[in-house]
Amino acid sequence: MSSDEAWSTPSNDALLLSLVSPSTTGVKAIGHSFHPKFTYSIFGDSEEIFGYKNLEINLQYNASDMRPNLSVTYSKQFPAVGETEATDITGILRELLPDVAFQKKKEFETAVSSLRKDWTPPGKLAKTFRCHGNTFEIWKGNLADPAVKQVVSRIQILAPLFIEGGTTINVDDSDADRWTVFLLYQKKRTSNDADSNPYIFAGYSTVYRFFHFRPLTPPVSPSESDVEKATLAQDFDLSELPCRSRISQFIILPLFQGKGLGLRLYSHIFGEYIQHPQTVEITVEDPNEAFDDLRDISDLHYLRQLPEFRALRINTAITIPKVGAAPNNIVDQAAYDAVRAKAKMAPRQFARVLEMHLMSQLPEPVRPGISPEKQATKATKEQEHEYRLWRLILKKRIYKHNKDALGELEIPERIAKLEETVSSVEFDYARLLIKAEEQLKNMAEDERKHGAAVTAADGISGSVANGKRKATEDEAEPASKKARVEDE
Ligand SMILES: CC(=O)SCCNC(=O)CCNC(=O)[C@H](O)C(C)(C)COP(=O)(O)OP(=O)(O)OC[C@H]1O[C@@H](n2cnc3c(N)ncnc32)[C@H](O)[C@@H]1OP(=O)(O)O
Repeated sequence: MSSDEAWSTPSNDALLLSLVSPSTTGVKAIGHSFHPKFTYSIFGDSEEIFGYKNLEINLQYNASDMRPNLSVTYSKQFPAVGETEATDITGILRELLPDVAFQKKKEFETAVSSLRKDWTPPGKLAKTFRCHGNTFEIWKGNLADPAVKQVVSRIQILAPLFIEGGTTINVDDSDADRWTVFLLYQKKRTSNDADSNPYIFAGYSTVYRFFHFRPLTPPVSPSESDVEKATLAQDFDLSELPCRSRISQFIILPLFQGKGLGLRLYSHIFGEYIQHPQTVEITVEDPNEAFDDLRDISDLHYLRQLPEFRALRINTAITIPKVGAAPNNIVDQAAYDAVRAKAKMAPRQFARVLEMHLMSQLPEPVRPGISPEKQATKATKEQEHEYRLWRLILKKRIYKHNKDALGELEIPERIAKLEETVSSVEFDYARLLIKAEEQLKNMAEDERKHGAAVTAADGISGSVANGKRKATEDEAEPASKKARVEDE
């Protein structure tokens, strides 16, 4: 072990987060504490902290108002030698935590125990639902609201700690009002613990409103930013302009993961923007694999509620030419565009979910699955034809998406690469379709065991009775993703 190593501690191990609530002796932990996934953006690429022995960095949060408290303990600190000195942990974390996090432990405990029992999260209650027998609430607010800003400045260190590439928002920006914040809380039954506040923070998401650029007629079109500047210079209420709403940060705390809460939060947010008249498109900023899955499944559940989506079919009357371009209109393009516009989905996301759905509708002998074994029943010619048409839709989109990269390959190599990618997307769809079914079963089981799944404050109901979620056409019950095969 080098002398540097003896003084180094992996920063992901050193940092420990926990939720606490008041107790007679100060504070007590709620559930288990948890380590961050990433600290490279805070402590450097090697995720090591130099200069301490037996280092512990405890970041405690009051579970309701998320007041943070940082404590750094160690048995020995490296004595500075020239420019080599122990990492300034507090100095580094001051960049990401509000001043209140650096108060003395006693002050923190006093503040936690004196928080009003009737304290409620900032913003407005948007939805109440039950999950695994517990009650959860989603609160919605705008970053321009000082109470929302306070919570965001306390919690947003979670973005770099749990999202790869996650960054914080400048809460003091002049465009703060473009951010909408969704806060997810578990609400305990107050009768069990009459002395403490019933809210326990479980996760959050931020959504940014972009001006929706509509290109002017060429050839004199100004740039997008010029159009935006010119538009905003006029006396408009920005919140009334058409926009793209982009989910930026999305986190469920480790204590609450794997219970379907991410799916429900995403689903609620999606439903809100489906009903938001100014939102033209709902997008997601750099989703990761886990979020991609959640989004794909959720979007699939949502779209399958729409009769016009279910009506989108493969036109099996189309013949496939031996040479030349693949046929257009394998799925009716006008109907396709209309459903996509209604669902406010970005083109690629909508295409993926439709492909997934159409794959699930293929006759069993030709329907791809996750097992490499051939189907027991031999496919008819018609069934083979339908499968080839489905594969063409997928192939065409993937080819278009990767035209430049594929264009660099020789033709036989290009064909092989395309086939390989299509097959791996098929596999991914089969995996997601199974997961989507499992999630419906989980939710139905939860509802059967614990009673009504959802009581909506916002009109988005979520009954999953009989394994099928009921939804009006304006409702959403979706799920999400990461780097996709065809994006390589
Ligand atoms: C835009 C962005 O911000 S991208 C970054 C996304 N955020 C992060 O990666 C931060 C860290 N991670 C997280 O916050 C969370 O893990 C998320 C947001 C990715 C997922 O949230 P969760 O609440 O855990 O999702 P959810 O519970 O709906 O699904 C997760 C798993 O639980 C399973 N599950 C869902 N409901 C149930 C249930 N009732 N019973 C049992 N299992 C369930 C799902 O099938 C899924 O399984 P998988 O792990 O095999 O994929």
